[in-house]
Amino acid sequence: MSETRATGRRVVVKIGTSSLIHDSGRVNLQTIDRLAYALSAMNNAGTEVILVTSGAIGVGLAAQHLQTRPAAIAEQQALAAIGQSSLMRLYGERFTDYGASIAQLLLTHDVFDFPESRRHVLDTIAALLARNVIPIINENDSVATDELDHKTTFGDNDQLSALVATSIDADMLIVLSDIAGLYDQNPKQHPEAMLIPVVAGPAALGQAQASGAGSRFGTGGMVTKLNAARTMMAAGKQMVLCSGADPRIVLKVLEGAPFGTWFGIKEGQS
Ligand SMILES: Nc1ncnc2c1ncn2[C@@H]1O[C@H](COP(=O)(O)OP(=O)(O)O)[C@@H](O)[C@H]1O
Ligand SMILES: N[C@@H](CCC(=O)OP(=O)(O)O)C(=O)O
Repeated sequence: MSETRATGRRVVVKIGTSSLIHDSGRVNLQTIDRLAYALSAMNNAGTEVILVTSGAIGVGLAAQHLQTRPAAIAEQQALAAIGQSSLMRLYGERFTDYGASIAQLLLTHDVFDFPESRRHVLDTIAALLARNVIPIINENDSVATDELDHKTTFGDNDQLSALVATSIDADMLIVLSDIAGLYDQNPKQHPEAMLIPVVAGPAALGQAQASGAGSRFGTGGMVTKLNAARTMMAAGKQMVLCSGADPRIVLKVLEGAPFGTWFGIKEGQS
């Protein structure tokens, strides 16, 4: 794996809720539009692209005019069911504007635990890519509760995107977040925090995590992104974490522009 941010031929892009929903709770239509444009452009240019999207609960909250996420799991699952279909309708409209075809896959993590179901999902993704259709994946929130009840951070779209990326042998995972990359401490709490442009190898990742202690790092947010980075590096793959404020950034990342934080194994590194 080269230190340079190599252009991938098969790329997974993950976008988080915080990029898709305004602070006011309303849907960020510009972000969805630009995401659809960027992924359609990538697809037209011959890159196979898979989108892992969060936002079902966020869009569900907006649709129901709710300001806060209800505590009850069943309520959250209901909102996810409401929001997921609205989210796909928004994606459907925008991707159609750019001439791209999309398909929805809602996955639970156990799909990857059982060889047969794993094979079926991977075959489905391969068949979609062969048809030049962009798979759009989210966790099946109305079935899976491990993310929703926060008992474990395994059931998270960051980790799901890394599982998908490694399973389909993607060249790169691009994680779009509400933050410009990994910092030495949480910039929302420490304005003086410094961006870490390169995390070369699992050892460097360990140091980065340690420096994040005491921030939201330990309870979600960045910790799931670092878990995703660890999964990618263990598979010899690269991940870029960058701002999702303007998802057209993915086009620049694929050109090798040094945005955000690059996670990977440098040449000569074991
Ligand atoms: N060391 C860190 N560097 C960057 N962000 C951090 C760090 N520690 C905690 N965070 C928090 O993680 C957040 C990103 O996670 P999250 O809100 O879950 O995003 P998303 O919805 O994009 O998945 C940032 O907005 C920031 O508040
Ligand atoms: N599956 C959930 C989001 C889960 C999740 O990982 O959210 P995020 O940390 O915003 O990427 C949803 O669509 O609302």
